[in-house]
Amino acid sequence: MRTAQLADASGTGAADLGNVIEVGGLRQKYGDFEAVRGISFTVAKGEIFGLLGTNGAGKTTTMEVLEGFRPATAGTVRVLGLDPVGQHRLLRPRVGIMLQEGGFLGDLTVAETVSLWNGLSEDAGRPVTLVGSTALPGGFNLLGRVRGVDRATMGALELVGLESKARTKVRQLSGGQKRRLDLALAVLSRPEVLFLDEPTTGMDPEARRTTWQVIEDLRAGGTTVLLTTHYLEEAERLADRLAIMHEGHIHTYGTVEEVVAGSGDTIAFRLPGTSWTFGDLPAPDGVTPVLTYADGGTEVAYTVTGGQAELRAHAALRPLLAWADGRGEVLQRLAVRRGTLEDVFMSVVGEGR
Ligand SMILES: Nc1ncnc2c1ncn2[C@@H]1O[C@H](COP(=O)(O)OP(=O)(O)OP(=O)(O)O)[C@@H](O)[C@H]1O
Repeated sequence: MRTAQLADASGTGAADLGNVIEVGGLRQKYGDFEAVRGISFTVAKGEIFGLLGTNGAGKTTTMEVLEGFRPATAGTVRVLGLDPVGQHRLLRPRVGIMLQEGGFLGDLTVAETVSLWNGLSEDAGRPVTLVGSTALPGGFNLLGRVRGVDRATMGALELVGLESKARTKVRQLSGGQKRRLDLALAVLSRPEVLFLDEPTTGMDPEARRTTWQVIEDLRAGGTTVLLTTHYLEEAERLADRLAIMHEGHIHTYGTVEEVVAGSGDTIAFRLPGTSWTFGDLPAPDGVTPVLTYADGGTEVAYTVTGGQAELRAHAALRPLLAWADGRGEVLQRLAVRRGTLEDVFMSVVGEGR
């Protein structure tokens, strides 16, 4: 198990030296609308923390506060112990950012874009103007800084599998290839902290897997990553811990194991005939099944929660098998399915309705 701290849900945002990101009681308003409604979490060094949630849950807003693009309406926020807004110039060179939508200069080639960015990174700390994911110091002469395809540029392109596109104009890239270029720019300066807002949106399955490997390699090198994603498989693969947000709140957080353990296991089987009712069936620990009648049979499903996650399906099966033996019945197609992140996600969304 990693040295990750459990998220601080107390709202105190107590400082801890092991934490690279600290968010305590963060609230963010746009006019009268409160997009983030008092969230707290910490991310330890070398940890990948996933922010999941419904559309409009407040993930990007949270990211933007941490990136220093907007001051928090209320609460405390620290990245590497620094205030992202007040100490932006100190923080910027140590942070890599991949925004949800990149804003490239379409007439530059891929290699020129990376070289330009590399040159700009050396100027980090100067006031910057945001152009999508590309931050340009005010009044900067673009072409003066664009060099040929140097080794650092090729290294970054190889990392994301774009080396064959080095001389392609950015506007000719596909959506997924642009995301890869975004990632190359974000990791170019070997940041200590990486903010990735939906990094694999638009990527094909192979590019997604390559990107996951890049992110895992960065973690292995000690980089701390805050990631938002709509892909639950991505969160399961990458996130050491995650939080599920809905309507500005964090509803659940922890390791994938911890989060999923709360959703229970499903024990399902089929009985012949369609005359079965609840009263005919046992209720282990008071749990009643859901019955579905189909094709001349009854599909029975119990969702068991509580107790130790490793043991509860076994405990619930005993009375069910004893009942079947006693009745001379067979539990056809008996299956036990562990809860999934999707189950938890759907229950969070359901609770919020
Ligand atoms: N600049 C803004 N002005 C006003 N409201 C905004 C602004 N940016 C975001 N919002 C609102 O704040 C809420 C949270 O938006 P945010 O982009 O943080 O959500 P998200 O969780 O990243 O969503 P998604 O998964 O769809 O990207 C939404 O209701 C959105 O409409």
